[in-house]
Amino acid sequence: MTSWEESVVGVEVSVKGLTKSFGVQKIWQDVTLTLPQGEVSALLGPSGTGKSVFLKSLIGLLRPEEGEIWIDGTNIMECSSKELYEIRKLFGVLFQDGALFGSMNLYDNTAFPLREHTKKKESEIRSIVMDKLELVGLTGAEDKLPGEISGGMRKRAGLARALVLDPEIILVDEPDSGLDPVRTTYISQLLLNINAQIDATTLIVTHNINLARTVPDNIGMLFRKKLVMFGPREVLLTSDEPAVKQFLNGTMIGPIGMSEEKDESQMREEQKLADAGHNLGGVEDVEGIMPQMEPAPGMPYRQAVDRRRERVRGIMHELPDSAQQAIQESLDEADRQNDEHGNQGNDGRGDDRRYDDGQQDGYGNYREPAYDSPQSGSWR
Ligand SMILES: Nc1ncnc2c1ncn2[C@@H]1O[C@H](COP(=O)(O)OP(=O)(O)OP(=O)(O)O)[C@@H](O)[C@H]1O
Repeated sequence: MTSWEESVVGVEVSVKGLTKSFGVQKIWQDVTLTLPQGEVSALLGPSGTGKSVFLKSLIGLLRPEEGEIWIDGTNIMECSSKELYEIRKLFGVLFQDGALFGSMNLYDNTAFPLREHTKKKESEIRSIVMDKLELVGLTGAEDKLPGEISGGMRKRAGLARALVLDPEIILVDEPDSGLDPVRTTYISQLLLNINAQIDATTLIVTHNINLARTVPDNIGMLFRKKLVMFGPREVLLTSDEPAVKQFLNGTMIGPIGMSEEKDESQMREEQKLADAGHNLGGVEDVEGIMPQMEPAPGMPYRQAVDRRRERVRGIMHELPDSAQQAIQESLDEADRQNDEHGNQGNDGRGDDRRYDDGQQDGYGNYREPAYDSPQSGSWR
């Protein structure tokens, strides 16, 4: 049985009025958002705005002082430690550096949660571990120690380990940190492949603009201790909010400064410089919406796409005009494609949909050629 045949749709995560401080330092306040079931969401924000703190709060590693975090019918802000322990089993978490044990090889690192949390026999553990290592393109690298492999491989090993307990919620902290742009695109592709295969609710924390523009179904942004917005990707990508526009274009013009925010006089000075033709960096011309990446050829159809389409139709009227227009265009395009394929829209085609072509292995995973070691996995 392949991994996607075992999948169940991930649970919704609903956060209400969440506020977190460390001593007198307020990190963010009154954060309210819902991660829709099985969809991929991204949380953006300048450095230090508390994105990692938010992730850690969702799994109960940090405790906000106010608010609610509802997961599978339990408010983890109020539950017992036994309930929290059970809820945590729903999560697969990829920390920035993979958080691998340095003295264990990749096989034992990946097997660790199974040995710790289940009573599975070694033969069953072996089958799961090899399946997940294959999924992330690390077949052949099982005996390597974390110190012997690249940062990209460590991330993928961390991802394999995050998947062994069949999580319903996947949290990923800066999957792009330390990776070059090409490897970042590969890991983006991998995250969407995994979403297509196991349909888990996914939250990616990142400040990578390309990833944010092309991967998630929904995007939010933290700035000035608040959640500036959270919603379908079209809302943020068409937003006129100065901090959002500045962030997406990576320019120095705007309210985000070196240490998070600027005052009015500094902004006026910089605008004068820009008006005088001084290059303040960034890629100002990037506007609007790039197409979303799709799972690689051979992957199952991403069920989240249909669910999201229906959900977004229902909330269209609440969204800004520019977002409505962008969503309408993507809905029209989806309808057109469905017509072309025999009117097979949201009609429960189920898992038999596959993207065609591409080189596939036995699991339907798209494989890149290996560059260094023929047995060290497909890419790093
Ligand atoms: N355990 C802690 N105790 C005290 N302060 C903390 C703790 N964890 C984080 N902080 C502070 O919270 C703030 C937000 O940190 P966080 O790492 O969440 O930011 P971030 O948005 O993820 O940044 P980056 O994008 O640079 O990783 C920082 O000022 C940090 O120093």
